[in-house]
Amino acid sequence: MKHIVAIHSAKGGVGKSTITLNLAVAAAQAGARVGLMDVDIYGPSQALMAGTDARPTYVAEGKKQVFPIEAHGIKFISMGNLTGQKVPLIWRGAMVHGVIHQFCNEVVWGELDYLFLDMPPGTGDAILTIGQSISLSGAVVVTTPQDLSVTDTRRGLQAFQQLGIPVLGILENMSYFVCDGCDDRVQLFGSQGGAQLAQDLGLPLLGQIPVEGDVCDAGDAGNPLLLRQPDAPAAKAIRAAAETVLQALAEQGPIAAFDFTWNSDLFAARQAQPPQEVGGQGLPVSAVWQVSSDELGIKWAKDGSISVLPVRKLRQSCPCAVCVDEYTGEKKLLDDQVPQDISLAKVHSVGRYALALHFSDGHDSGIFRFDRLRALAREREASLRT
Ligand SMILES: Nc1ncnc2c1ncn2[C@@H]1O[C@H](COP(=O)(O)OP(=O)(O)OP(=O)(O)O)[C@@H](O)[C@H]1O
Repeated sequence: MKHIVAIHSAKGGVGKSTITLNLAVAAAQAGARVGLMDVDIYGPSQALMAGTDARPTYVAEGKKQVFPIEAHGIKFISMGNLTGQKVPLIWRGAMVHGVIHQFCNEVVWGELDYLFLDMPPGTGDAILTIGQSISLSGAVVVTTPQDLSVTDTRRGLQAFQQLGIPVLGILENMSYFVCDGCDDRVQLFGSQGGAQLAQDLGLPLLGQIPVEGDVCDAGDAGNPLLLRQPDAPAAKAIRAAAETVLQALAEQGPIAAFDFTWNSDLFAARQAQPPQEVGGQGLPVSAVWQVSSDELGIKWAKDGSISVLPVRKLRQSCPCAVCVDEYTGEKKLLDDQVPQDISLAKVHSVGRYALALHFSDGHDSGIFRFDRLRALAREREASLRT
């Protein structure tokens, strides 16, 4: 997959699913190979909006893998196609994690240029769960102009920033309604809230989508607006937003991905130099490797310097919500709780922004942003000097 883009809204009902589907259709119309993963498993609406209740078919009898459903030139998977659209779902965070894992690993997506994720609404958990499970190229954040939605959106944006996931821009939906008789713009849900937010945070405003009956009708008819009413003002605004998003992704280049399994055998000699480079594609590191049984090496792309980080120190510094209080920032994990002989099981990149470290004690929810790893390395170097 070249790019994975999360479409997120902090509040429910602001039009995130409608926008996700139509952005996906716009990308497919531009000739790209496109997938859509409906990870809004609390309220999966993509099956309904795409107008199909088809069930995914198994790759072969007895196999777990399934082919995604295909409609309107895109491949997609939604809980709506697995459980039926009318079944209400109450899932806990851990189950969300499991479903995401299955959607990623058991759906045979084939080669894709873009995978769009219809995210669950929310400001913290949803973003953390997905940001930690999937290598995102970036996020498109949908809001209405309403103050309430904008306030929540700010909190959601902070979560993206914390994880280091680039925000590609803000898309303001339901911005205004054009009066049939007089052509006046009526601002039904507040005025310019998304535009102001984009300006305050220095983010691109990807568009302002009007409220139109056609948008609603297309969703209910199971036929995306961009195909059903391509000349509707809302369709034109979404298409323009899609062009900006695809352009930003093209400038970024494809997601850089690497992983390796930790070798649990004791090393005869430390690997002070990286065995191979992983760099390029905008990654801030040019190599990440196992230095010894309990040390991780990182070579920084910018200056070629090398940092060696003890695995125990990394485990003690895990920034995940289990180890650090999300709200106060206070450390919940005590240093002494980390076993002396802790090592790693697996290391993999997350987008261009972080490493996911799977520790030998089974803890795997820590996403270590590269800037945080660099800060940890500097702290350690300073402490070794004194
Ligand atoms: N610009 C618009 N004009 C008119 N109706 C719209 C517009 N955008 C979305 N809608 C309608 O608003 C409703 C909610 O949209 P949608 O399901 O896309 O929102 P959502 O943010 O994904 O919601 P949820 O949080 O429930 O998943 C749908 O009926 C949709 O057709």
